[in-house]
Amino acid sequence: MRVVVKLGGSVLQPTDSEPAGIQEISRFVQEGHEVAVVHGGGPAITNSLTEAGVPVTFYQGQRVTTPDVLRHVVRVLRGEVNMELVLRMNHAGIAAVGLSGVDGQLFRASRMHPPELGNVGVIDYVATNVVTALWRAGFVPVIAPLALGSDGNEILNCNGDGAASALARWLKADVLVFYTESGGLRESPEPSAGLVRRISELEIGQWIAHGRATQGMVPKLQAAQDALKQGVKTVLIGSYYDFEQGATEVVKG
Ligand SMILES: Nc1ncnc2c1ncn2[C@@H]1O[C@H](COP(=O)(O)OP(=O)(O)O)[C@@H](O)[C@H]1O
Ligand SMILES: CC(=O)N[C@@H](CCC(=O)OP(=O)(O)O)C(=O)O
Repeated sequence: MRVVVKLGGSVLQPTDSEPAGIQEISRFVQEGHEVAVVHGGGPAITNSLTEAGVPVTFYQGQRVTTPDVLRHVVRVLRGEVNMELVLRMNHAGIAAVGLSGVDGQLFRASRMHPPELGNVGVIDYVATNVVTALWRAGFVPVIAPLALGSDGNEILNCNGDGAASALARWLKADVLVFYTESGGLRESPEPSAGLVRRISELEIGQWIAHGRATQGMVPKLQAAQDALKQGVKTVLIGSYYDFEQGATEVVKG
């Protein structure tokens, strides 16, 4: 089975025990599945920008990425989050290799609209041979969501959920799992709202329009919808810390 895992932005928070997300990746690998990981890092990027006094702006869940912001994004995602995650995964016995979508030209992207978003990419090509070569050599790729722009000479910042979805689609993955701090889709953005066990991809537009899913949940649901539309069979949104509590399954039709 081919499994693409997205690890949410809170992956670097210190925990007493191995987070459920890492344990699940270990289990997938031990069971002989082909596993690729895409990570986020939004909160760490925001901290870095705030410390430097650079304004933080989002538009529909996407970070407005000026050249100044991009420098922080690249350093934090590739140099800090990716490195730390690879360290943790190797410590947990997973043969993880870190890269970004720029390495081997894994992700090719065009600039997302509107132009005010700056260096934000929407992935339109995935060089799957980069991932399959690592799989053949026994490694688990751990990928920072940066892409090469269509002119081949600029780096674009991509939302991690969208990058995981593009990877799953191009790899024809069987399963796409988003592990997130929010623990899944809740009935409303309120932290106390109950977990939704199942949502149809056809309901997603209405959920977003009615404000039942906001902020980072918007690109996540859109990424889930795109994956289902393009052949990924199973899409789950679960808790990075506690998988026992159950997950949200996003289903077709
Ligand atoms: N209906 C909802 N259910 C769960 N989370 C929601 C919902 N609507 C908005 N959110 C927000 O979405 C965020 C999760 O998305 P995101 O920040 O991208 O997570 P991650 O980085 O863990 O992938 C949470 O911070 C939560 O406040
Ligand atoms: C364009 C865009 O918004 N890129 C994201 C990339 C990181 C990410 O997606 O992190 P999470 O998974 O933690 O949200 C950002 O700059 O925050």
